[in-house]
Amino acid sequence: MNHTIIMSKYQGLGNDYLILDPKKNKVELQGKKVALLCQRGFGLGADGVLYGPVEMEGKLGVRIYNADGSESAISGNGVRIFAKYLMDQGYVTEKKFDIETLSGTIHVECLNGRATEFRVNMGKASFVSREIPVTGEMREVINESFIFNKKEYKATCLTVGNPHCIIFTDQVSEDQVKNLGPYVENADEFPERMNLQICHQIDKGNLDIEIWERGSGYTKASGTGSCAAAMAAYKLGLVESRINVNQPGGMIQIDIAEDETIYMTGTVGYIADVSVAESFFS
Ligand SMILES: NC(CCC[C@H](N)C(=O)O)C(=O)O
Repeated sequence: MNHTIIMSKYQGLGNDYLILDPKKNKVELQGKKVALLCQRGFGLGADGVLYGPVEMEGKLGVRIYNADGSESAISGNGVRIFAKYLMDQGYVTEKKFDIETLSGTIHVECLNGRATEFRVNMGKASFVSREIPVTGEMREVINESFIFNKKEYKATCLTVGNPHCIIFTDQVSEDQVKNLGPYVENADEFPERMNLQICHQIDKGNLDIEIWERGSGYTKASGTGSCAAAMAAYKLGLVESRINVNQPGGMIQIDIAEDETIYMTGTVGYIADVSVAESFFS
């Protein structure tokens, strides 16, 4: 008999994830299968896969995969999406709850009755080279010169649980980030590869970004990318503590507390449940 696997598809401002729930499906997930599932021609098509709920530290956790099958410790849109999934499926009934990730415990709060808007405590950023990681002597990587594809850029690098490189420019475009992204992602200075945001400061409370994700390429939105761009701009004195981060899929609001804890607020949406042939996983 041909069994089917049910996966759910959700999006955070057009950054789309498939969810595979091991409590409902008896399949193991491996990187190669993730890459196939995420392919838009031969698979279902997505920017990544969320595998959960899984037990982590005795609590509800999620494992986060990029479209190429590599694993990321955290995803901002992924966490909001997974929070909605947990509520939609009745795994949690409270408005405030925690999700375990490889980057630690994430506190989320649902802001509305339809479970489409969440505020998430994303913790603190670090600009320290060894923590990001960026090669070379130990330092904070702020407004530093890098050569990408034979051209010099001033970049600020930081980790918000995953690594980000922020380049400020006069304007941002899809073409620009698509051309530069692969060079930054795979630069020798970044031993764990890199997410790239090119960023334009509009004023003290607004940024425009375009995103190239490590392991997934061009995406319409990024939660951690929004946190990283806002935090880099804050560190450089370009913005105040509430920042609207505008991106092709919409806007994510970032609030930076006095102790520099980052709060991300944004929407998510359910797209569909999809039935996938079990043979796809064999
Ligand atoms: N979509 C993301 C980030 C996903 C992980 C990233 N590609 C990485 O490998 O670090 C988000 O919304 O934060």
